[in-house]
Amino acid sequence: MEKSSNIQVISPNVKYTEDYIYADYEYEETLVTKKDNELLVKPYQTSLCIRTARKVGRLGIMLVGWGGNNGSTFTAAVLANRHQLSWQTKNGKMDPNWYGSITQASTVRLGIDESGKDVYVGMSELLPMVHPDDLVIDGWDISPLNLAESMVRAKVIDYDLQQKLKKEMSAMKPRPAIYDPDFIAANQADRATNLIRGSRYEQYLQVRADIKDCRDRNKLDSVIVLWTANTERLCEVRAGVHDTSDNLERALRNNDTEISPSTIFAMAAVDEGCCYINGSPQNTLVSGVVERAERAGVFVAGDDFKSGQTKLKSVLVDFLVTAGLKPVSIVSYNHLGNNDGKNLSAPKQFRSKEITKSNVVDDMVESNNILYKPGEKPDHVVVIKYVPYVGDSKRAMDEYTSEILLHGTNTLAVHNTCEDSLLATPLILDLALLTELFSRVQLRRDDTEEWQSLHAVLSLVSYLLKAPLVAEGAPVVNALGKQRAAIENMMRACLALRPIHNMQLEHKVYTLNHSLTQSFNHSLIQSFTQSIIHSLTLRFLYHKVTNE
Ligand SMILES: NC(=O)c1ccc[n+]([C@@H]2O[C@H](COP(=O)([O-])OP(=O)(O)OC[C@H]3O[C@@H](n4cnc5c(N)ncnc54)[C@H](O)[C@@H]3O)[C@@H](O)[C@H]2O)c1
Ligand SMILES: O=P([O-])([O-])O[C@@H]1[C@@H](O)[C@H](O)[C@@H](O)[C@H](O)[C@@H]1O
Repeated sequence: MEKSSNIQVISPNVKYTEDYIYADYEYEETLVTKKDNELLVKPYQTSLCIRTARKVGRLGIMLVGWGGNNGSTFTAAVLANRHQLSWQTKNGKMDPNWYGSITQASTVRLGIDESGKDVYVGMSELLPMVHPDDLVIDGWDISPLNLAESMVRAKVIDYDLQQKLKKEMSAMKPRPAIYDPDFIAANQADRATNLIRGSRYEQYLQVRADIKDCRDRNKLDSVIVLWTANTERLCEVRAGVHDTSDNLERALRNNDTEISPSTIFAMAAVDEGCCYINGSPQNTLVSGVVERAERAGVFVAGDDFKSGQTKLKSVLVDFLVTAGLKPVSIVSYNHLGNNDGKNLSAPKQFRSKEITKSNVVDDMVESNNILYKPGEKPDHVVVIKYVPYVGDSKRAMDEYTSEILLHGTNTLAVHNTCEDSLLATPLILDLALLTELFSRVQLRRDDTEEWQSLHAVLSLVSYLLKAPLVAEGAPVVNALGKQRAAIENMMRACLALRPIHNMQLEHKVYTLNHSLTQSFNHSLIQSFTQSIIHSLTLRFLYHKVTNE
């Protein structure tokens, strides 16, 4: 049962057929060129036709690291919502929700009503999307624990809800996975007993067989493979190994030790026609994988879920810089006690995370050459400490110091207790649902061209990721507001609706306001007249009946 959209766009630029929504869309941009000390600004438009397939297929999500905190919490959340399970806590009875998911719990502005008031609808109502209740979940883990045991180990889900989920989740068992102790912390070795043996190529073949098995057994139309396993060390990208699809395959067949487990999973997913999403910070998606995805016509996306401390950073720094205040020192410290934190306590794995947590301010800093000279950046330090006692309840402490007027300073100190897996789980859902949606979108400039999909690197889902992978040569955007606007406006474009501009001239220009009021008054009088007629009719009928 997909989330039905009861929105009908009445426009000459939109056509609904049984299979597609067709939208004629004018994509507008402005070309700026420098001439001497002048900037020449030239607006231009590209006419596009966008079509969105209306049939939402049966989607499977295969999680690498299914038995982890995120994987078990995601599974619990899907089941709790599907079965509408309620549970008792010390604060009383709780009902399931999808808070933290932009597709399920956020709204988008559709337009204005007759009175000029904004009208908002759920993001998932804009276009046909997979319903979370219909998701088929499967996956792999190096740990043999079933999903109920994994949920207990994670210590994230409330006890009473665990009891209600235990039976169904105990029947879910992660498939054996690919383990290479050279890529994750040594402290993970004790859980690595559920393994695919053999060479890297044999492991790749087994993962492909697993995907095929999952797709056939569940009669799926599509499968998305999503990595939520432990953070790996960065792989040393080598020419002749990671740089092209063919070199990567050759290296895989030669059992090259610099091919990481995550890259093997990515290759297997892409070769099975599946999109692959990297929820961790390591450089899985080397150019050889991207080329392979381009050839296969599937999406890859990554890196590293943007769930808490970094998500806030991509808002705060955007606010400061766009307010003309100059962040000069950013210190992000956090400690956590879950297995992710345990793995990150190893230097090489921490380095992967340090990079993705540090680069998130670059685009905002580079956007303002009044505040920053070329190459100038704020001091930026990231610290992560492992403190077992706090478990999944990560404690983030941030200090943002900015230079303000006449070289004064402003310091923001933030304490942010992020229930890590409860913040990451909705992102897993949104990554899957938005990737599936955008796989049904095609564009062309006119009917002389073939329909084409979006670029294989799905940077539209950057909002959900700390270090967004982008098409070669494309700019990286980390500012959260811009990332969200990209998703909203792309979905609007699929309905031939212009981007949101927030100008509200209806309330700022008399003539516009007046005409709006006029049309509102007209409809008010119309509905008032109708109600008078309606009540007179009822009165007549009542009178007639009582006198017979
Ligand atoms: N808020 C968040 O939780 C958050 C935010 C951003 C990124 N992440 C990243 O998401 C990942 C998962 O986080 P978590 O809290 O669920 O960690 P976790 O340690 O609880 O779960 C990871 C799971 O992956 C398994 N695993 C490790 N290597 C594997 C392999 N090669 N194949 C299959 N399974 C493997 C482990 O056994 C474990 O069950 C981490 O890389 C983390 O950095 C988490
Ligand atoms: O998204 P965010 O809260 O900035 O980043 C988090 C880190 O602060 C945390 O230490 C790590 O364990 C999580 O995997 C996640 O990456």
